[in-house]
Amino acid sequence: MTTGRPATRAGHRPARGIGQMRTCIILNPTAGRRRRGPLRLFIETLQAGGAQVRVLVTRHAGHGGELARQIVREGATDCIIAAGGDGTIAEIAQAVAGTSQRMGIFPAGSANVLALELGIPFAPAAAARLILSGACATIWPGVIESTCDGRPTPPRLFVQMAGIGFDACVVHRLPLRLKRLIGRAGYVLTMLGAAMTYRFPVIDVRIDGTAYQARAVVVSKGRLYGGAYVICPQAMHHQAGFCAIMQEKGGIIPTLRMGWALLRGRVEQMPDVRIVCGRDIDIQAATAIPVQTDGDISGTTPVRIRDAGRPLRLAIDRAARPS
Ligand SMILES: Nc1ncnc2c1ncn2[C@@H]1O[C@H](COP(=O)(O)OP(=O)(O)OP(=O)(O)O)[C@@H](O)[C@H]1O
Repeated sequence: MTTGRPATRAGHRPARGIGQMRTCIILNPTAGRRRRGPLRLFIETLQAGGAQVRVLVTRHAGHGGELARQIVREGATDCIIAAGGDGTIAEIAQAVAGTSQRMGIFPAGSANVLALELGIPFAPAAAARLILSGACATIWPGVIESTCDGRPTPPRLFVQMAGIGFDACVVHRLPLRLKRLIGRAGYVLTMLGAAMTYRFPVIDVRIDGTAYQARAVVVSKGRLYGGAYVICPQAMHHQAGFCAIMQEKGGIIPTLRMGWALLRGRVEQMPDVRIVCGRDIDIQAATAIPVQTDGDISGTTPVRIRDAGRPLRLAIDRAARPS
């Protein structure tokens, strides 16, 4: 494996057979449970299928995007594969969306919601075979502009969802070490702590010109949230637009009720939840409310969410059944 530079282990590109698929894996070594066995099997299956495989390992947050930009510029790779979770996928997608570059996913994060949503196999050999098959479909990511220390942040692409309010507060407070140590249980522990102090301020939401108020908002491209849990009835990956899931009551009890409904796939039936689909979403509040996108810290309100206008060519089988 190499870190950083787009080169092979020997520092130069191997000879390429006629028709050989050139793949480049960008690996986030900190994602998920960091098991290397599945990745090895994934690589071996790609190679057995005749693909050339380069592996680049990220060194810091944001590095995946830098590497992907460099590979796209070189134009010598048929498929850039994100090996990590939704955060890594979003970083790489930011560099790849709007180009003709095909992108693949090797689900290696903690939650892997996008992979669950799009029916991307978790079994390494099956994930490799999907990439080898040449399958490709277009998805339409969203873009968010938020605020950091009172200043607007650069537009950031997201592939699955943006959370504004309590869930983002948990993401902001979750110590990275705890997440790496105990995975999803880290979210639960941090959530219990945050529930004691978070005040659930009123959030003003404007969707395609219509105003709403909520105490927590998830702006979603997909049906799933946090794993294989259904948060809204409609997925919008293959078209522009989003569903905004607005929790209208704040406090610990309504939030626990929401969590319970999520576990049972009943969010849509909650009396204090409103789901509205739209394309242009603006969110603000009297105080700066935390924001997360695809499970990573993403500044605070005010935020502006739009279609990125840059489609992403992803190695997915549209006939595959999502979870
Ligand atoms: N080498 C690195 N060191 C530290 N952070 C990194 C490194 N490479 C990538 N990152 C950051 O780690 C963040 C989290 O990674 P990612 O989302 O892929 O994994 P995860 O959180 O385990 O999975 P999921 O989002 O599916 O729960 C990414 O947004 C990325 O910015």
